[in-house]
Amino acid sequence: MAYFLKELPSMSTLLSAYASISTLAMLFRTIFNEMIPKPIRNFISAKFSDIFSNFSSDFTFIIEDRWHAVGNETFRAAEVYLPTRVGHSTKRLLLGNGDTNTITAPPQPGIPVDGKLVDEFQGMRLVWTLRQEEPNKHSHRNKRHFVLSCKKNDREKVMRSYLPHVCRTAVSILNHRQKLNIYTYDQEYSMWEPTVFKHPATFETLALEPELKQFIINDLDLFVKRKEYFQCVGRAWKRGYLLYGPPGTGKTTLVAAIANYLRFNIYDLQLQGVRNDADLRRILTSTTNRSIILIEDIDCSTTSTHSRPRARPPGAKVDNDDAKEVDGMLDNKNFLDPGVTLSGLLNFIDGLWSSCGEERFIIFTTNHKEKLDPALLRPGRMDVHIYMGHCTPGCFRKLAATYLRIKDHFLFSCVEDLIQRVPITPAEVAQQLMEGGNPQVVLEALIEFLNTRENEAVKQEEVVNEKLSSVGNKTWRRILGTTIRS
Ligand SMILES: Nc1ncnc2c1ncn2[C@@H]1O[C@H](COP(=O)(O)OP(=O)(O)OP(=O)(O)O)[C@@H](O)[C@H]1O
Repeated sequence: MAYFLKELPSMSTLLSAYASISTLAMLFRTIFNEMIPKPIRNFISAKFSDIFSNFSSDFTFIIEDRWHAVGNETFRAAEVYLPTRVGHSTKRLLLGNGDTNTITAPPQPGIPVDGKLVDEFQGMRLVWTLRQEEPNKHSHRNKRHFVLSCKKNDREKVMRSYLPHVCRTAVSILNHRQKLNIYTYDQEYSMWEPTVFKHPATFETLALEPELKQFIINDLDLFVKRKEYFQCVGRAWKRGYLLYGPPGTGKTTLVAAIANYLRFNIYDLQLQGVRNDADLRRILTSTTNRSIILIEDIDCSTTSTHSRPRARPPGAKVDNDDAKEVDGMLDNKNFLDPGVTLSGLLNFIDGLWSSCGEERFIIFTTNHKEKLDPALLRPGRMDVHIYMGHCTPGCFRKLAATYLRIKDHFLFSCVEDLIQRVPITPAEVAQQLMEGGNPQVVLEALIEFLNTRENEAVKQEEVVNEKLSSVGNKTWRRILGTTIRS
């Protein structure tokens, strides 16, 4: 024993050996990181991990957030499914509440970047980790992927049973989701930003002619049931609505009612901010299924979409200010982002790109249908055109039932009489009814409002007629009449 102890190196020898090995390791790491180019470093690391993985009994799946230029539905399913599998082994969790209306609501769990979550399924142990790559010069967005590890022997079972189970569960969660989201596109980070959508509008509160309301509800019901039908007839499972009519007639409210009815998220797209068609394609293909893509005020957006400036032959005469402006834009070398073209948009509605994604609604709203490009109105482009008009007696009764909680009143006939003569929007009627108080007082105020508007219209007509009578010539009278009235 004494001999053995004598043969052992002293403590100081051990320490100095350890220091030398550490220094060597640090030197080697510095040389490896600083002197060897990154591609070679990656190659060596990959080779090493290949060698070690041969000894490992694990198998790894990588599930990226994009798949063949569109959003990866398996990634999305995992995002929805995994927060429901948080267990004792979960060490870190993302928590948040995006509902600004209910800040006291319990926060919802999410999977943090680099967070690990263990799931069990039919005797298998599945380890999930969420990874994120920093943006680089090739991509401005934060690419994310899930790493899913299992035993090598379970690989087939994971593909055949586990991942379909993840997708099925996610679909069922999404179908019964309490909260809806409304997304806006963040150009800077090239991604859709969600916000909790809590619009109270429903078909119950919407003031529409009963036949029109029933037609829309039937159309929505039919659409969601007809997956096989769309497949049989060789069409993408999509539906396009064009809502048109004056401001304040409930177009946006109808979109909210549709989203609440179908439990679909809304993607609110501002076309003016989209740089070009390629950008539009990327934005639209990164929306998810079972959603509504909403483009409001399409008449304002299409100005930049189809009137793209064209090059004029050299020497051609420039004879108005608009043309000069266009030439200026063409001369400007920085004019690289000409905006979205109408054909780019139509390509997504019924062109080749329309088959990307399914169970989607595309809804356009406009105050001026007559300003839209005929290409957009051609039969088959937007499946349903819905006119949202001024308030009718039926709409008024619905609004009175919602805002005043009354089904009938002796003043109703007077209001209905006026409403048929004086154009007034449901928004204006709703504003009047919201004043609150005794229904009779509110209705009397509404009648006064309508009377005032009618008197103003009569006065305006008189002014027009007076101006016209002061002009002798018949043709001039007609021209002036149109201008003054409009
Ligand atoms: N048909 C309707 N039924 C119930 N409420 C309505 C209706 N139309 C308008 N309103 C009320 O008026 C407000 C404005 O309506 P909304 O924004 O939907 O009109 P819009 O047609 O989309 O207007 P714009 O063309 O200016 O966007 C809503 O908050 C809603 O309360």
